[in-house]
Amino acid sequence: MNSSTGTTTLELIGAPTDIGASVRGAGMGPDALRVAGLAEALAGQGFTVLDRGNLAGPATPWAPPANGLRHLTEVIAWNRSVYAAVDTALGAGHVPVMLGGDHCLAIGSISAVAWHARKRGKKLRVLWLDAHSDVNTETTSPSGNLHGMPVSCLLGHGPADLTGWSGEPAALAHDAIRFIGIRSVDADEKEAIRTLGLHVFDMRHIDENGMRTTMTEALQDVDEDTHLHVSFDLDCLDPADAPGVGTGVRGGPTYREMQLCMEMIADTGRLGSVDVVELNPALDVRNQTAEVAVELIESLFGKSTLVR
Ligand SMILES: NC(=[NH2+])NCCC[C@H](N)C(=O)O
Ligand SMILES: [Mn+2]
Ligand SMILES: [Mn+2]
Repeated sequence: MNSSTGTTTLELIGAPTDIGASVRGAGMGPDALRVAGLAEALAGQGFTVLDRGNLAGPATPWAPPANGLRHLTEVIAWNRSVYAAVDTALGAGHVPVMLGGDHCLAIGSISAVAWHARKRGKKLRVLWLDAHSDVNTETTSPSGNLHGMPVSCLLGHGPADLTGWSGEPAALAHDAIRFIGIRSVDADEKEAIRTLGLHVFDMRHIDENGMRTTMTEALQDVDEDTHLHVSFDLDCLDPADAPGVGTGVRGGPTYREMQLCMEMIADTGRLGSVDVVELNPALDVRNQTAEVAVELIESLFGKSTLVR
């Protein structure tokens, strides 16, 4: 909230890279979201929207993994830029909306968010909307792709160079994150989820309980002292609704279920920062996934169809 004007300022921060993936194309994500009208839609809801354009960073070399990690040096460089931009936005009292790019960029973004939340005495709650749990490490990852490891980095168990960026060994405590929509978990990730005690609302949970109950549970204890961060991997959605992603997995939440998820997050009034990642326009159908993303982000920021 800007105290001078009374309106909330959103900062769109483009991070055009597929550096943490092994499928090309996520680097075109920010511009596809712009073409789908993201800034205009949010401005139409009454927000002040600053589009900061795209960050610069190294090209993707498409090298094989070294010591279990693909493109580590470049992933560090991109995340440094993301950290700085998110830090600046939060320092100005704005709500950063990081437009990826692949999901490794959440390391920089959530590390900056964690630093600010701690400085302001807020408790941080992260909602990880994803088909995947992204809790691999360099020793467990089947691919070496860093977009499968951001949660480990944020929990303090990632590769040393990408861990501890928030000023504490771990940006997130194990009980500060809720996973929603999970349906693709590698064997060693299952073990990590169990030993770390992570709170996972997988597709079976959503099937059995519905999105309403799931979100009520995931948002429990979110109060006026909470900074809520949403890390939205577009492959959370069923690929029928969102085909434009590099690592799609059948059997995700429908468009309607995701709308309810977003609306219930908006209802808390505690949303403070967002990542929108893994959009791959090269695999999309007439920018459908970008348009779906824009509609869901509108709901995340409080657009409602209710007549009241
Ligand atoms: N952010 C994502 N789309 N992550 C996909 C990760 C896939 C797989 N678990 C891996 O580690 O390679
Ligand atoms: Mn994913
Ligand atoms: Mn992900």
